[in-house]
Amino acid sequence: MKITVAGTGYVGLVTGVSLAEIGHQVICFDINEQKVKELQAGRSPIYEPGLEEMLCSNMNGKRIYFTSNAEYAYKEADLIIIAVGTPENDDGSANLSYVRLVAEDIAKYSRQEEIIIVTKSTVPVGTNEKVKKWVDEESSKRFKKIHIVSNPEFLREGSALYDTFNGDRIVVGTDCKEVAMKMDELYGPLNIPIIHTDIESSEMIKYASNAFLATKISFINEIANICEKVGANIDDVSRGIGMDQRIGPKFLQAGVGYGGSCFPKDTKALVQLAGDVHHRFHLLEAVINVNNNQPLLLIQKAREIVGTFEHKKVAILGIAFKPNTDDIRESASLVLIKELINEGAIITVYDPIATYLAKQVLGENVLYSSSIDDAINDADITFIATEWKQVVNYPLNKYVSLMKDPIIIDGRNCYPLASIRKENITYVSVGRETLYREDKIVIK
Ligand SMILES: NC(=O)C1=CN([C@@H]2O[C@H](COP(=O)(O)OP(=O)(O)OC[C@H]3O[C@@H](n4cnc5c(N)ncnc54)[C@H](O)[C@@H]3O)[C@@H](O)[C@H]2O)C=CC1
Ligand SMILES: O=C(O)[C@H]1O[C@H](OP(=O)(O)OP(=O)(O)OC[C@H]2O[C@@H](n3ccc(=O)[nH]c3=O)[C@H](O)[C@@H]2O)[C@H](O)[C@@H](O)[C@@H]1O
Repeated sequence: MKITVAGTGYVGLVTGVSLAEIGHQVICFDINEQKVKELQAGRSPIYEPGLEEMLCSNMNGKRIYFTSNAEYAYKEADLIIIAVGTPENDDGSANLSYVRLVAEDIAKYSRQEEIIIVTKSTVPVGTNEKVKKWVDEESSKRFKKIHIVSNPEFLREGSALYDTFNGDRIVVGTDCKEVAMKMDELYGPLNIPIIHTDIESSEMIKYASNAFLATKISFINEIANICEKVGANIDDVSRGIGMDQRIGPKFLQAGVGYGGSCFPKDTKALVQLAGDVHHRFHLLEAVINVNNNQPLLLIQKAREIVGTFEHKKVAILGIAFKPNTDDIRESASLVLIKELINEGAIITVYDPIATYLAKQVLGENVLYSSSIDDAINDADITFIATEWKQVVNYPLNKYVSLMKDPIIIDGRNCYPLASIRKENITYVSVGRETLYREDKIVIK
């Protein structure tokens, strides 16, 4: 099988490299020439543990090639995997313009009579049929057969390779038995259960999965918000409910809210998709609202302690939307920073790997620091937005010795309350008791 992957973002690159790793011959195509040049030189444009090593070993084994030449990419491909971005439109719906461009390129450059087009990008129900129509129309109905397959991706950033080789399931939605068998062949060496569905159900599985996970997070955040008011501890509550196997322990970590390139956009796209068929998705709307409000609640709690942020020195630990990635898209940290800047704070940010991307977004509105020591030095308040191991393992007594006033607003519950109690720190977290310094000094 001659395989071409369109798009070398997270999903395209990890898909291409993993297919090469299990023995397939893969061409990866991207319209971004700079990215392709980096990849041709064996450098991964995304930070993902183990990816660059696997990339290089498969390049050396000549199982994977990178190109920005569409004709070369599509001319002889039997199976084309679409892995381009589907960002959100202003109204929250999914923008399919990149997917459409791939369809146009396939129509223009493929010399095959029969092709299989597999969509890995997260797309609304009905998109695969649209792709088929676009290719058919743009090629003046030249193909004898255009097969379409919905094959959503479930990898997480930061553990994308692990997830690809250890996934819970692979979802394949197609209306053709032979094509389903070809997909089984494609993924067989991964030894992961494959579930076959119709195309629409497969498309829906992706949105429903992300919406359910986002719901779990907003649910536990709401429980945490109530815990604070009734004197319960969210760590114990999460553990207690997570031990029920019907609920499960994962995605019950309360905090500053979910971010990233997918949950925010996919929840909005599903609300929009439901609206298109005249169904108001009240539950998911509430999930989104709770998430939008979560960083603001932290700011409010900090405001109650410091009075005003005007001219206060604020350290922000973590910009990435979660640890082990340099992705800052829709990060809760950016929401905190924007709000604090509006309120006149002087901000210094620290992130072990995302600083270079943060500079592109935040420019000179904040100061940058390459160590936690520097970031919190002489600060009035520290906000923790990402639970990097550097932050989790940071000695608490350093906040006391370095900060002007040791006030920590921890949006990720990094430290056990018992450890904080041993230090003279004012500590606000999510869903847990607020601890005050012995002298209870409140800066006004
Ligand atoms: N990032 C993630 O963790 C996951 C993403 N997804 C979904 O997968 C899709 C891709 O996501 P990412 O990889 O994060 O996107 P990305 O935005 O990081 O990368 C997309 C790539 O596609 C390229 N591209 C755009 N138009 C193209 C075209 N016509 N032909 C070839 N290349 C083109 C861009 O230059 C870019 O390199 C999205 O629909 C996303 O929702 C699904 C699961 C996980
Ligand atoms: O469609 C996608 O792009 C992907 O979206 C998520 O993956 P990802 O965005 O990489 O990251 P997650 O680990 O799911 O975390 C998302 C956000 O939720 C937050 N989160 C997660 C878990 C939790 O208990 N609490 C919590 O606040 C994280 O801090 C992060 O901001 C899904 O987990 C993947 O299965 C999916 O493929």
